[in-house]
Amino acid sequence: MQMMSLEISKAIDILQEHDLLVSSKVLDENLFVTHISYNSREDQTNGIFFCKGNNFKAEYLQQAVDAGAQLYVSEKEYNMGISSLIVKDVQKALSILSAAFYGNPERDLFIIAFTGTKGKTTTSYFIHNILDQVYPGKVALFSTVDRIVGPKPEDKFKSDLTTPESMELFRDMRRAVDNGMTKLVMEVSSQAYKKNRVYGLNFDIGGFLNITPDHIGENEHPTYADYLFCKKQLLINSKVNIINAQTNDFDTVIAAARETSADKDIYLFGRDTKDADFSISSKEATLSDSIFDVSAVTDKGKQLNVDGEYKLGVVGDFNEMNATAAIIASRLAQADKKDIASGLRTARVPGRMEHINTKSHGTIFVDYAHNYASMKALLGFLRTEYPKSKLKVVVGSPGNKGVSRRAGFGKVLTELADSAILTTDDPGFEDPADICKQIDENIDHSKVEVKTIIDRQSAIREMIETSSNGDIVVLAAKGEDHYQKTNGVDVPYPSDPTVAKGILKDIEG
Ligand SMILES: CC(=O)N[C@H]1[C@@H](OP(=O)(O)OP(=O)(O)OC[C@H]2O[C@@H](n3ccc(=O)[nH]c3=O)[C@H](O)[C@@H]2O)O[C@H](CO)[C@@H](O)[C@@H]1O[C@H](C)C(=O)N[C@@H](C)C(=O)N[C@H](CCC(=O)O)C(=O)O
Ligand SMILES: Nc1ncnc2c1ncn2[C@@H]1O[C@H](COP(=O)(O)OP(=O)(O)OP(=O)(O)O)[C@@H](O)[C@H]1O
Repeated sequence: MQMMSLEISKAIDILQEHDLLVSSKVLDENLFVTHISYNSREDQTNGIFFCKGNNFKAEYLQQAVDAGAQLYVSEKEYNMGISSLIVKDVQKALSILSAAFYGNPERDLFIIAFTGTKGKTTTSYFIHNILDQVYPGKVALFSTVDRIVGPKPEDKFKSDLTTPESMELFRDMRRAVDNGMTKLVMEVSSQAYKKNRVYGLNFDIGGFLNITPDHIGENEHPTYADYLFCKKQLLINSKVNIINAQTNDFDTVIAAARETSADKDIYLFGRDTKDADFSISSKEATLSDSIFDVSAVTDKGKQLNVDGEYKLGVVGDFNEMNATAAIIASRLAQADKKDIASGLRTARVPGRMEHINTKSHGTIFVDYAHNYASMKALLGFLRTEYPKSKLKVVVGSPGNKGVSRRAGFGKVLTELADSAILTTDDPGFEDPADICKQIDENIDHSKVEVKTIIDRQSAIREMIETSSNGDIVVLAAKGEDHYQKTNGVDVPYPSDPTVAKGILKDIEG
C-alpha cells in the first residue's frame, strides 16, 4: 500500500463540513500525519490517535503520545502537549478522517451492501460468486466470515466483525482499490450504524433482507425500535434499494428507502406474490440443491430481464429469497442472466447449509442458524422436505449476548425437533451448563428427547453415533467457527464440519 497521509488543516476542514469540530489546538500548522490508530499498543510514529470506546482510559493516550503520536482526536481535552481536535462524536470523526487518510477509496468502488437479521453473509457470497465470474479478481468481499481485498491468496483473511471498524473498513477498501478491484460486496450490521462504522458512506446498492428481534441486549441494542432504526439507515444511505416485500416492518423499511430514492430505484421481491417487482416460487429441492423460478411482476422488474428458472447449490427455501436479492443486485451491477445462473449454481457459503453424507448415520447439516427465526426457517425447511426423517439437533447458545436466543431455541426445538443435545457455544464469561439449563427449561420434554453434553465434540459424536440412515443430524449455530470464545479467550476449536468428518472417519472408515 502506498504511503497514506492527512494534513491537519484538511482534517479540520472535513470535521467542520460535517459540523463535528468543537475546538482545535494546532501546534504545527504544517503537520501531516502518516499513521492512523485507535490502539495505543501499536507504533504511533507521526500518527493521529483516536480516543474512542467505552473502555477508553487516559493512560492509553499517554502511551500513544510516548509512542510518537503527533495529534489526537477526542470528545474530551486531555492536555497532552501535542495537537488535538476535540469533536462532538469521535466515532463519526474516525470514519470521515479514515476515509480521507486512505484517499477516499470508496469513490473508486461500486459498493453493494446488504443488511438483514438473517441472510447477509449468504447473499453477499452469492453476489460475490456471480460477479467474480463477470469481473474476475476485481470484486472485493467484506463478510462476517472472510474479507477479500485482492486476487492473491494472501488478500483473503478471516473477519473479526461483520462490518469492520471504519478505520479498517477504509484501509481494506484502499487495499482492494490498489489491487485493481472495482466492486465491493459487503455486509452492514445494525451495530455498524449504531457505532457509526459506516458514517458518511454512500452505497450504490443497499439491500434489506428481513428483520426479527435479535441483537437486543446490554452491548448491542437497547430495544427492537433501536435495532430497526439502525438497520433501516442502510436504505437511507443507498442510491438503489432492494427490499424483501414480505419483511416484518415493511412500511417503516420502504419509507426509509423513499427518503432518499425514487420508486424507480426501489426493487421489491417476495415469494408467490403480486405485491412486488419480482415473485419467486420453489420448484424442487434435493439434499444438495434447490430449483426455483423468478418472474417479474411489474414493468420495472421486466426491464431487468432476469425471469426464469435458477438452480441453487445451497438448499433452504430461505436461501431462494437470498438468491433472488443476489440476482437483482448482480443484474444491477451489469451481470447477465447466464452469468447469474452459473454463479448461483456453484455458490458455496462457509458453514451455511453445508451437508455431509454418511454411509449409515443419516445426513449431517452444518448450519450457522443461531436464533429462533433462523432455526425455525432451517428446521421448518428440513421438516417439510424430509417428513419421514427424524430431526436431531446439536446446539448451544453464547454467553453474555443474545440471551433471548435461549428461550427461542427451547421453543423451536419443541416445535420442530425430534431430539436434541444441548452443548457449548462461545460461553464467554458464563457457565455453559447454566446456558444449557436455560434452553432446556424452555423445552417441552414430552415432545423432544433432550440431553446435555457440555463438551461440544462429545455431543456431536454421541449424536452421530446414535443416528442411522434416514435421520437428519443438524449441527447448529456454530457454522465454520474455529474457536470457542471462553473467558475472554478464543480457544481453538476444529470447527463442526471438521469434527463431524473426523468422527465419521473413526466410525465408518
Ligand atoms: C460494543 C462494540 O461495538 N464494541 C466494538 C468497539 O469497541 P469500543 O470502541 O467500545 O472499544 P473498547 O473495546 O471499549 O476499547 C476502548 C478503546 O481503547 C483502545 N485501547 C484498549 C487497550 C489498550 O491497551 N490501548 C488502547 O488504546 C481500544 O483500541 C479501543 O479503541 O470497537 C471495536 C473495534 O474498534 C470492536 O471490536 C468492538 O466490537 C465488539 C468486540 C463486538 O463484538 N461487537 C459486536 C456486538 C458487533 O459489532 N457485532 C456486529 C454483528 C451483529 C450482527 O450480526 O448484526 C458486527 O458488525 O460484527
Ligand atoms: N433469508 C433468511 N431467512 C431466515 N433464515 C435465514 C435466511 N438466510 C439465512 N438464514 C439462516 O440464518 C443462518 C445465518 O445466515 P447468514 O450467515 O447468511 O446470515 P447473517 O445475516 O450473515 O447472520 P449473522 O448476522 O448472524 O452473521 C443460516 O445458516 C440460515 O440458517
